[in-house]
Amino acid sequence: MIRIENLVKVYKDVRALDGLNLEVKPGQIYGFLGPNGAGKSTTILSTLGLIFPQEGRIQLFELEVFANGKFDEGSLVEAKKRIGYMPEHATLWDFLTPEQTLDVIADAFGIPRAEKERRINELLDLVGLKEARRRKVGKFSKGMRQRLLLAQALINDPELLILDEPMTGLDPRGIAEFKDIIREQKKAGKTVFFSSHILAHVEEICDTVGVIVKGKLRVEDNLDSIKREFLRKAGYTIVLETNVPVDFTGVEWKVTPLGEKKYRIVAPGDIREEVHDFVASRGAKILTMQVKEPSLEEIFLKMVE
Ligand SMILES: Nc1ncnc2c1ncn2[C@@H]1O[C@H](COP(=O)(O)OP(=O)(O)OP(=O)(O)O)[C@@H](O)[C@H]1O
Repeated sequence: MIRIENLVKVYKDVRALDGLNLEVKPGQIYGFLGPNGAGKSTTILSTLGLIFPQEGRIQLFELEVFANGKFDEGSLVEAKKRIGYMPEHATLWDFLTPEQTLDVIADAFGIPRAEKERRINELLDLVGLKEARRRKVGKFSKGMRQRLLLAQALINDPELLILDEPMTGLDPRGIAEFKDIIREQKKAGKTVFFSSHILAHVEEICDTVGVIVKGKLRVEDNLDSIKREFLRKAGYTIVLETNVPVDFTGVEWKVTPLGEKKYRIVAPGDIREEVHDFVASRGAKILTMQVKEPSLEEIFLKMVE
């Protein structure tokens, strides 16, 4: 649905995108994660033709929208008819109601009257604003605003949803509700690409997570695989009982004698195999073994360091 190759965007003296590669496949919920200033908004704005990158390729659906330093306007217009976009800093008309807001947006898309009414009802129901449909948006909470913005993005029944930091500023309940709506979109066959700088936003709902750091994609995988990869680097603490001295030579291993015949070994990686070999060949015994798994938060922090 989205394929980005070697994208480069330089703003005056900032290289915001430094050869970015990324792929979003049909039906995926893709979480685009990265710290503030990593280049997430720049990626999204480039994808939609709202800013001009200098190098690389962007493909949306089967259409090549950017190549050789320029956008193909015809392809871009075609692609955007099939996309729903929720910007990071969107404004709403405070003096309108949700119903009126969606009516204006539907007209901008040229949706016929009969279909428009059905669509607006459906969307207000989906985002949980049915009760508030005739209340002025000016009095809405952040969560209600975000939901209306999402309804706006869905007005043209898009195949692909691109959401820039949609959960920022929501409380835990708002986040859970927002995630449910996104899951519904997946069930309806849509593809969702959304950015966030907060790990908890992508947990539980994303098939794939891409982590961008300083304009480059650091990893693109599912969270389980990312976690497994880092688990190999989990900390191990093993206590052995042995008649012969422990003579491991691993540079990062710390071996401490614990009184008679007992040794504690602490290592930053998986040393089970070496310890088992030692136990088998020297007739030693493992008394305890502890694994300190890094949390996803720690993994994320390590990646963006
Ligand atoms: N219009 C601009 N002019 C100059 N520099 C810019 C402009 N827009 C973004 N930048 C810089 O480009 C880099 C990437 O910014 P971008 O907004 O894409 O990051 P982000 O990951 O979306 O961050 P955030 O989560 O804070 O929105 C940052 O260093 C930012 O300061």
